[in-house]
Amino acid sequence: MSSHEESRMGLLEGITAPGDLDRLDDRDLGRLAAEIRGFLVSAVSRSGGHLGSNLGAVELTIAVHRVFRSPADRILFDTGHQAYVHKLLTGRREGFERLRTRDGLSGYPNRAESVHDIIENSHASTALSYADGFAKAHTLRGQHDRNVVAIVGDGALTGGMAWEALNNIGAARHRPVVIVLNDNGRSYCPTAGGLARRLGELRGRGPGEGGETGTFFEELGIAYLGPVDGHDVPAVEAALRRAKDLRVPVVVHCVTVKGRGYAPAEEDPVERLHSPGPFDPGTGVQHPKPATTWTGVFGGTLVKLAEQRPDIVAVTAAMLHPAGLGGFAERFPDRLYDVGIAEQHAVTSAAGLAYAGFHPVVAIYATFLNRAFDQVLMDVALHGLPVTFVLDRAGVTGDDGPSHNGMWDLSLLQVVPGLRIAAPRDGTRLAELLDQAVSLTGPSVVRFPKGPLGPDLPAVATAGPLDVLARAEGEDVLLVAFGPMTAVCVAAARTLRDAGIAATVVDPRWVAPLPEELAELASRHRLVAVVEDNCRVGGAGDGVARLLRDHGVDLPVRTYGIPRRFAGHAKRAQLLEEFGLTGEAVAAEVAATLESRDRHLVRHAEPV
Ligand SMILES: Cc1ncc(C[n+]2csc(CCOP(=O)(O)OP(=O)(O)O)c2C)c(N)n1
Ligand SMILES: CC(=O)[C@@H](O)[C@H](O)COP(=O)(O)O
Ligand SMILES: [Mg+2]
Repeated sequence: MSSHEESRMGLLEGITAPGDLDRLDDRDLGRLAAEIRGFLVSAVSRSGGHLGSNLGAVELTIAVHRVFRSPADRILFDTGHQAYVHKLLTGRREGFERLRTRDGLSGYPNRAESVHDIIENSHASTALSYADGFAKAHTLRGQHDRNVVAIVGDGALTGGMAWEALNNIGAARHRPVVIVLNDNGRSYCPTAGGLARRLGELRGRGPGEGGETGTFFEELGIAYLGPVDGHDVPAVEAALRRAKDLRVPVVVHCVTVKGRGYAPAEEDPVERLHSPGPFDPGTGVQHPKPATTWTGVFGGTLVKLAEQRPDIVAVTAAMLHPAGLGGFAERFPDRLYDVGIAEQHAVTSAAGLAYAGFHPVVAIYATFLNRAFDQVLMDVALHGLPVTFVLDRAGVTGDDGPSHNGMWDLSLLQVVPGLRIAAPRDGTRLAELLDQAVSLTGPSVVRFPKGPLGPDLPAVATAGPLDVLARAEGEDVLLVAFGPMTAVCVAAARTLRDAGIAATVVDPRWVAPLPEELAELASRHRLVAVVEDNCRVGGAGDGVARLLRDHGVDLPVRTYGIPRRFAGHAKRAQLLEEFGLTGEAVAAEVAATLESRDRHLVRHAEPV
């Protein structure tokens, strides 16, 4: 294709593989970067997604793909939320029509999409460890012509795992790894801590002044190049070529601007449009968000509790606003700790605070607590410390794909001795259970899902500590509902009643310990069906089955929950439907189970 033809159709349309970048000159590269920005703003305005981070990574991604030869050279994106430009340069432009939709383009690197995508877990701070492993493998195999390139943000660099990797990478000068540090000074908010301060000082130096001057990278045995203007493709390219030629572990420090080139992102004082929902591309104004969210009720309640309780402090791992702590930070700035992307440290630091007489509330996405399981077990629970973990995004999240569903916490946490776990069904219960959790003298969890809150679901009766949400004449099935699945159970009970099946719906509020009264209530039914938004394996359903066994209640227990597999990205409602977590699907399953049980019993009753 001639360059004239390209200019008419746009340069981006002519890029179907990284090799297509080779024929572009410096002026073309500037134009290409501008086209990419326009494309990203338009695509993300329709679907929502990670905007600010990608706008900041345009030039450095182009430069990486011009200097290195993917996929023989391994290009690894830490976290992966900033890989949209990489997707565009590796032939996936058309996929952006269906970004983050079911069967459409994933919002992260995805091996099923492209040979250029290597790692895809989207939990931060892992790329340097992968890079270390790839470098070791290349060395063992004598593949000295292959390069390993890890692109890591200044936020991801605050994770402990990144430093464990640097410690290893720096110790082996004969194993080259190119670390592209994409330093925009921010995670969501400005990146927290001494590392961020030190990077800020390095940023302040003139280009190239960093080398041979004893940066902390060099002290670990890793060469340092920079700082480089991360929006100047030729400058980044030159630094990368130098890094490649050094054949040692090296950091290329690229200074970038989150949201670069799109005023509403650059000027967003809160998060530089890190991950907006759909928005007006002209103004950057997001389409109205739901008035009341689970996160919002948590944040508002915590502020009220903290007004009465000076011992309450809050901890976030680099997710102040998304975890609902913005109001707390404004009201009690001295009682709020942003520890960086450091969930393990967040938990044990909270343990220290609790030991010293405070009641920390660690607000964290359910999926990210997975990392800190040992810290919850040993550092908090073994010491019996009063720390409350507030797990937002528990259950099905959807758009962010398999790594973001909060589907493991109940399976992991039910084994922790002394840990009490609450699953509120609505806003009123969230406020009540949070209040109870922060009043406990031992560790606790309050978990709730992503998104808008439905209307409150008042109990029609109580059975001791149990809330009964629906009761019918006769007692065929007990539907045990946890958290947001209560609304599903109430709908299922209605459908069952229309089919002549009597269903009781009960919300135990606490997943652990389960109120013992549940065993007695269950014993008056023919079937127990547990509905939860956790993995079916080891989740609340297994807890209920254990309770009944321990109380000698011999009843069939069915669990409806998230299957044990990595489900693709889709809307939350689509996934709930796929998993059978709707009123209709639960009712159909329960009716079928009762029917097959009745048939089975009749067969056994027939004379042989
Ligand atoms: C273990 C873990 N904790 C939290 C997050 C949520 N998270 C996603 S991106 C991000 C900020 C990343 O900052 P940085 O690496 O500097 O990238 P930037 O968006 O600034 O380019 C955070 C906290 C995550 N993905 N993984
Ligand atoms: C990359 C990452 O982990 C976060 O940015 C995440 O995508 C945010 O999810 P929410 O949009 O649910 O806050
Ligand atoms: Mg950053």
